[in-house]
Amino acid sequence: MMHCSRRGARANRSSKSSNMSTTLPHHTIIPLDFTNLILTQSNKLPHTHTWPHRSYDSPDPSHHPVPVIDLSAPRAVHLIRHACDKFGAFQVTGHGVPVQLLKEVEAEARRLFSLPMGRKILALRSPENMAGYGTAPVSLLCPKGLWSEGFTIAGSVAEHATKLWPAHDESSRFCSVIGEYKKQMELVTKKIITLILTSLGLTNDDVPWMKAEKEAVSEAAVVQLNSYPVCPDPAQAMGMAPHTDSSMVTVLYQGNVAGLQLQSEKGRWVTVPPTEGALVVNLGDLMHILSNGRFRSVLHRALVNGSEHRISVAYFYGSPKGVEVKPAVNLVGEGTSPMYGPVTWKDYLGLKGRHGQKALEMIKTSKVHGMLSVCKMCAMSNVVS
Ligand SMILES: C=C1C[C@]23C[C@@]1(O)CC[C@H]2[C@@]12CCC[C@@](C)(C(=O)O1)[C@H]2[C@@H]3C(=O)O
Ligand SMILES: O=C(O)CCC(=O)C(=O)O
Ligand SMILES: [Fe+2]
Repeated sequence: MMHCSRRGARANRSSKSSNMSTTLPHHTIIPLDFTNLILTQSNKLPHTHTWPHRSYDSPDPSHHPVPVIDLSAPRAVHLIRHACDKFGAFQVTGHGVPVQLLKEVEAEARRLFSLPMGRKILALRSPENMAGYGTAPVSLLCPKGLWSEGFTIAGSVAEHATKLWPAHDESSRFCSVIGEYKKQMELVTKKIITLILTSLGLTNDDVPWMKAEKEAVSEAAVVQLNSYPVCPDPAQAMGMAPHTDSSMVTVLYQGNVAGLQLQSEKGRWVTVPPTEGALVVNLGDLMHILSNGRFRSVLHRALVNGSEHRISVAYFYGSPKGVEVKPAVNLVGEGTSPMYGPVTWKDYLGLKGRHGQKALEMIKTSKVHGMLSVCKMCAMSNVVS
């Protein structure tokens, strides 16, 4: 597997807008300007975006496919427990989110990413704020650039939309589609978390913040639009670098273009095939913590292809503002201590942003004394506003 390591943040990777690097803070990450990309030699990616050839990690075709589970099936809890133990992921049908809405969100994402770079940059993510346009933050810890663009929606959708589309009719369409999507995803995500808790022998009473105030709950979620443009040399590009999500669960719509791969227990990549109307559920690091290490947060990545522009839409459900996630008391064996210390989503995101895949290890109770001073040093709360 390719491990991402810390590398200096690049101010600007855009081939068309080199003067921006002087006006933008050096740590701001701007994707390639894919709509205006001119490749110097035929099919050769810029060296900043050329990853080592992936011939050594071809997918494992013999691996069992990630299960597709009908949420309304009587055996759903049993099937979910098995999927969480084995894969840390599954696909769901019978989720109640209208397929038409999923298609509309995809169409809105395509409309957004096809805007000229000059417009998208107006909604650029700032270093103090996770929301807005840019390369996925995981890129900061990678040796090479990603073949993708992202838009993170946190807080007011209208604020983002009016930066992108000053004309009211153009921004209001985005607002109403994303607004409805957030409502639907909140419902389905809560249903999924409840089923996962049940599969662990827990109830919502074991996780009191599941019943938190409506406002606090909406702050617990972030929508991420991902765009993976057609790539002239897909074997040497990386759409989304290997990572685990920081969330409790992530619910992902991947349209009908393949690209998502999960890492199996044996360390082989397994493709999650697009399934009409299905949503992919990934367990994130907070669920691993809550389950006291029983359910793994799955390592995954996204590849790109040479013929189709892929869009995915991820709904990250973390935990409400100020809530500390910790191993459920009922899952900690008598006389033993919990595997992880309590952490808020905000602090965990900060830790993850700085230390990548080492973040989980850092909050292990066996490590926590040594790490406290490190956490203070890295002022971990300044990633999320
Ligand atoms: C809430 C968040 C989760 C996320 C970091 C972020 O602040 C906003 C974007 C999310 C995302 C999407 C792509 C993969 C990922 C690792 C990244 O770089 O940005 C996730 C982050 C995460 O789960 O930690
Ligand atoms: O595009 C995909 O399939 C994966 C996206 C992803 O992993 C993410 O947004 O966290
Ligand atoms: Fe992810």
